[in-house]
Amino acid sequence: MKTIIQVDHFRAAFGKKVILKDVSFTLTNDQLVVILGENGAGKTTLVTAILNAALSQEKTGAIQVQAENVAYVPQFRDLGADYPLSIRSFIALGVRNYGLPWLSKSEKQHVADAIQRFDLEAIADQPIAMASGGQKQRAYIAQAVAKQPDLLILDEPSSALDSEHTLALVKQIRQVQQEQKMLVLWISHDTSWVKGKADRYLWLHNQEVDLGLAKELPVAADSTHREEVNHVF
Ligand SMILES: Nc1ncnc2c1ncn2[C@@H]1O[C@H](COP(=O)(O)OP(=O)(O)OP(=O)(O)O)[C@@H](O)[C@H]1O
Repeated sequence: MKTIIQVDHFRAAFGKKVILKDVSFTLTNDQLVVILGENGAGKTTLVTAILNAALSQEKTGAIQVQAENVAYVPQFRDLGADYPLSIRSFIALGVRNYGLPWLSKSEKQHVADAIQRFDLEAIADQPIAMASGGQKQRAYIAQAVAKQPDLLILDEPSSALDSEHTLALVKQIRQVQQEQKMLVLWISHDTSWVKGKADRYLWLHNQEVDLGLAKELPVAADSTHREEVNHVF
């Protein structure tokens, strides 16, 4: 077990508006962690600070990230209809060793594994621009996973998926997380699967962060009990 993220008295504010006031927690490489919180709670702010810490390699900040390879899948984005790459080439972009115009044998294998893992084989050579919203989302995730990250951050990856496909995605991510011993941070508003399938929750509320076992998710953090979310889904 290896520590990937160590947060020690982190504070985030925009001007006078405090978003997170004194946050500390540690996360290791054997966890699927769901980040929960209402709109504006600070989920994106926290994830952005983690990404910046991972990139800066600064040793004295409130957030320390021990990950050589970080992959981030932002919220659903659409590619223009004229985006030229096939799904396979798009996924290969994630693993390309810059400097070499071709992929090594093992990189090709990582691309092929990701295509298979996320059920994209049948459409792998079609333009990604032609894929459905759910297929595109799986391709974005496959691209990130093919990089073989130590830390994978997913921002609402199931927003274009129905509940059946969400559960399939949870299972696929769970499997890759365990096989490759990575830390997965998954921002989600849908908590229906959290108790059964995640390891931990990070619940942002009242400018604080609660870290706990997913199976002990507090009722107040559980969107299936919140009217506003039931309304949306
Ligand atoms: N650049 C900025 N300048 C000022 N305020 C900001 C900025 N970015 C975010 N905020 C504010 O900080 C708060 C937290 O935003 P953040 O995007 O982190 O929340 P979130 O939990 O990710 O929300 P959502 O679920 O809606 O994506 C919000 O009130 C937002 O308006």
